[in-house]
Amino acid sequence: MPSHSLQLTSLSLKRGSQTVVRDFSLSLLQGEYCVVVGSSGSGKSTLLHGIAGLIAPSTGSVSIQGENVTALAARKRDVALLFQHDTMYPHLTVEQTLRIAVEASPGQRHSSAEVNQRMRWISKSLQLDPAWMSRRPDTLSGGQRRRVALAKTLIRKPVVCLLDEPMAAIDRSATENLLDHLADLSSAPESPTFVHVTHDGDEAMRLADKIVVMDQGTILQTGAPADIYRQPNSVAVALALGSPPCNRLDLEAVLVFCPELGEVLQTIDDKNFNQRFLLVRTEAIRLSSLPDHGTCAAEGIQNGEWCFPVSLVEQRDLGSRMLVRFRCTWDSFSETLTALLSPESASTDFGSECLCRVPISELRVVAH
Ligand SMILES: Nc1ncnc2c1ncn2[C@@H]1O[C@H](COP(=O)(O)OP(=O)(O)OP(=O)(O)O)[C@@H](O)[C@H]1O
Repeated sequence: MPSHSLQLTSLSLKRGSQTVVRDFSLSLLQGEYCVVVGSSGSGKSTLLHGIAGLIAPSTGSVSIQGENVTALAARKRDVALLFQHDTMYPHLTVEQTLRIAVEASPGQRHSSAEVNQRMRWISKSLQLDPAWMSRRPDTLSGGQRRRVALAKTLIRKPVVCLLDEPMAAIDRSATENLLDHLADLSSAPESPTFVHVTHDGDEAMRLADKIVVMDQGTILQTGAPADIYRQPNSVAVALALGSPPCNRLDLEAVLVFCPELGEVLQTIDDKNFNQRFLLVRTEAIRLSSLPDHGTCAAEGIQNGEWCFPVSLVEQRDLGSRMLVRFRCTWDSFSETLTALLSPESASTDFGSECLCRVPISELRVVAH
């Protein structure tokens, strides 16, 4: 059985007197790319600082390649951390910064030929402009500095690489480039194990082998991206991934208007619909014209789809997709939903009233 590259066991970390990471356990294999997604203040940076050894845990342990390093000083751990805010030496050029990063690797001595080889490798991998090498950090843009800071983290070739919001302050096209570079690096044979923290669910879906959704210092759900996206265990997890966020409806209120739906939601064993939510991903929704014979005939369960009439609120052409907002037309149920449609399906000539259809297989029910 392959050994774990990084293992966190019931890790708890404090900031002052406040415990901000609680009972956090995670096991990652060599080369595995883990993205921790959470909102601001959920404890993501603290978690990385705990793994790096910058904060001692109040309970639990950190093991790297099978060795318990909980008591080991940060500089002796084979871990590199890209901080949320740049930590570049202001008086050094980019080239000096990168060379020092290689030379400072714990327990390793590198010949100048090896250092040069690493410099060429990282410059090519992250497409660093050769003109940056002689410049100091304050002469680079925020995005360029971020890329150099990432290079400084990766050039050490650590066993574990911790990335705190690596795309912060980087423009859209540079972000896309960096996402590609990180995906390439992580699929290379001797890739480090990555723990990348972000509040951006799309970034997580793009890169992760494993996603951890955290909130208030604890893990809400861990798993493969597609599994978490399709089978979220809570509203908070569903909202953390996907953009625009998925629609959330009060199930009990929906069933007042469509009792049939309760019969087909096989995922619920006890049929107690109190305080449950119905989750509908924006891309699972289809819209079509109301049938000629009227609204009543259109409503209910038909051909494996939940159908109900809606009135359009807004249609916005996003280029590759059409964003449509609409409101249910049940009397006292005034929820607004969002759908992301392909331009062809949205171009159907429907008026302000139309039929919303969602495959039953795409509906999810969660308890909180
Ligand atoms: N140095 C510190 N001293 C005291 N409290 C801190 C310190 N750093 C962070 N905290 C608190 O710990 C909690 C977790 O902060 P942390 O920075 O780990 O969250 P985060 O998920 O990384 O947030 P963000 O996405 O905004 O960076 C927050 O309530 C924060 O106020």
